[in-house]
Amino acid sequence: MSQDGPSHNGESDGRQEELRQEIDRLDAEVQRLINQRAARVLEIARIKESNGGPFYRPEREAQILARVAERNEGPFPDEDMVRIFREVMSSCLALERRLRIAFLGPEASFTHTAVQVHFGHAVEEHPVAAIAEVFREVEAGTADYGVVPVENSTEGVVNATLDQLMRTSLQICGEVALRVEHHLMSHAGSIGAIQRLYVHPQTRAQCREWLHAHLDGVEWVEVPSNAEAARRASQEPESAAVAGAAAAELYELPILAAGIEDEPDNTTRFVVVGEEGAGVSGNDKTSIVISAPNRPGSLFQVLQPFSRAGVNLTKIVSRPARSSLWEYVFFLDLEGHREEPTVQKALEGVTEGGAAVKVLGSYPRAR
Ligand SMILES: O=C(O)C(=O)C[C@]1(C(=O)O)C=C[C@@H](O)C=C1
Repeated sequence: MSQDGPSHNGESDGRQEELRQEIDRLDAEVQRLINQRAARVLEIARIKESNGGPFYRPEREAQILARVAERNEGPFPDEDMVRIFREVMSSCLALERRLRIAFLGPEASFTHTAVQVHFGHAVEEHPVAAIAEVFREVEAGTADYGVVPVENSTEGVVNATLDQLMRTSLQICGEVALRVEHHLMSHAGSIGAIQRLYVHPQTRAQCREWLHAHLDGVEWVEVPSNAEAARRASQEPESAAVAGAAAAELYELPILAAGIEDEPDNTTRFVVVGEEGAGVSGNDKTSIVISAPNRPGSLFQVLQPFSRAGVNLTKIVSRPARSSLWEYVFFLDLEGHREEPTVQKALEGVTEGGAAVKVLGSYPRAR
């Protein structure tokens, strides 16, 4: 029997009506409170306007979302509650100023999803075709912030992003960690009917085993993005694409096989870059790049100050320095904020040892 349909049980009908009236009252109350919140945010905006301060405050947003999850008692799930507050803050910030976010497109790329997870939906989304272009847009002031991928748990670092970070004066002010799920999508109706597969080379590498086991005999065509793979497959019923759920939705492609990545927790990390860094949130990371003299014991000397200061390193990656052949630079991520004394002490130790340090930014840890 339909929930709204007639019922022969008068008692439960009465209770249902009572509950709905209560829900209506609660909804009105929630709505009133959201507007009260927005009015406070508008007052903050006036203060910021007179101080010329940045409108977007990543450290404050991170603290608010952490508290939302911490105090949540259910039955509403933590993750969903965080998502709702994420959107409330996104719309509140848009009342102050609507941010323009440049990101590695096209629409429905994983970076696009990272933008929405980090900033919510009340921003102006600006997809561009290359990582270097994201940095250029923010440097030129035609976008307020930029979002780019920096590493994947299966495929390693994204060199184009590291090269830009080495060069730019922009600061990393946030990070997003996204579980990347790849799906096989097509109008073909069944895997056996697929004749052509559109796939991005990195995606192909992340789904290598599954693709070889199931689609070895078909024609494989490399494309520059997952979204482009989906767009092409949507126009050819005998073709398929490997892409994420956002691309399947955008191009209305049925998913024939879900979660076909080889690593069960395939994750991509993205960074948010802007003119200004983030303040201390209390749960931060700092990214730096170090260029050390090319001599024995150099890396040891670079790392020792972190251990002495009790600063935990979460990542170290080496890259050839572009300035000279066989010279290397090291990208490090560490726990803590650049304004915290332990981190400052460690960084001083590194420079005293003769290495050059560039702080790429301190920012709240991804949720
Ligand atoms: O606290 C502020 O500075 C605000 O502008 C308010 C608010 C919010 O909605 O809570 C909005 C945007 C900022 O990025 C951080 C927080």
